[in-house]
Amino acid sequence: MRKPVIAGNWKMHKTAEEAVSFAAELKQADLPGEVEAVICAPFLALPALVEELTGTGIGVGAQNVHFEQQGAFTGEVSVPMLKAAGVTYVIIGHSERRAYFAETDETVNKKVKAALNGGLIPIVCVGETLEERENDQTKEVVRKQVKAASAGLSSDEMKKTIIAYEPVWAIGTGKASTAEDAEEVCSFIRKTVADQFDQQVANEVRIQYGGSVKPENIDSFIKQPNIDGALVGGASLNAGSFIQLVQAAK
Ligand SMILES: O=C[C@H](O)COP(=O)(O)O
Repeated sequence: MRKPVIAGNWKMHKTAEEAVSFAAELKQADLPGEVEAVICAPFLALPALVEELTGTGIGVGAQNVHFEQQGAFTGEVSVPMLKAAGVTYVIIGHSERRAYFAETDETVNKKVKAALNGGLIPIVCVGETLEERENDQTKEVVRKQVKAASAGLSSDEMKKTIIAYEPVWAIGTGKASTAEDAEEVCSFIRKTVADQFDQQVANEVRIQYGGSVKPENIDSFIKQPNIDGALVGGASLNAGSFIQLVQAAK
């Protein structure tokens, strides 16, 4: 049985002080233990969030990481630094990083390996653009991204990895995928993992849907057999809405 994961991706939103207020609201909420709840915050808010959320069962994640441990990489943050700050998860290969910061399948793979080696849980984002969807290339694009991201991982490492299927056209647009279309792609991702590893690994790996998920539509995604939660941007910025999403995922 796969445990659903609801991860909030705050993107470039919230100061440390704002994160602390958000955490205070989360701590008051009755969150179901059957759901893994994670907040992926900007680097500067991570220490405060870790301090607030340690012991609550709510995880804290970063939104990016460098694949080297240390060195002359101005502006970057490494896996050991995140671990030392008490961070547990890291989003890797979000489409915004692929589009605006030259993230490639190769750097995504290096980052996934570095994260797993250093004890972080990677949330690896894959998904097609609108043009690729219209050209009927969704499965080809997603298969290539999944295979590249997971190249060289052991079965145990793959089982720990979370895949987030995020069609680029659904991100921040208010136009979510239909649950049926998202299920079809998530099921295809699971098959891709089975082909690359084996069926047991594929059965255990968790696959989220992301793209305009809100309290109003989360149910339709959660009830799909191959969707194990959601990666949520806009609707994770409000504590009340994030709490509703976590409660709906049980
Ligand atoms: O990482 C989250 C996704 O980019 C989805 O963002 P959104 O929920 O604002 O569409």
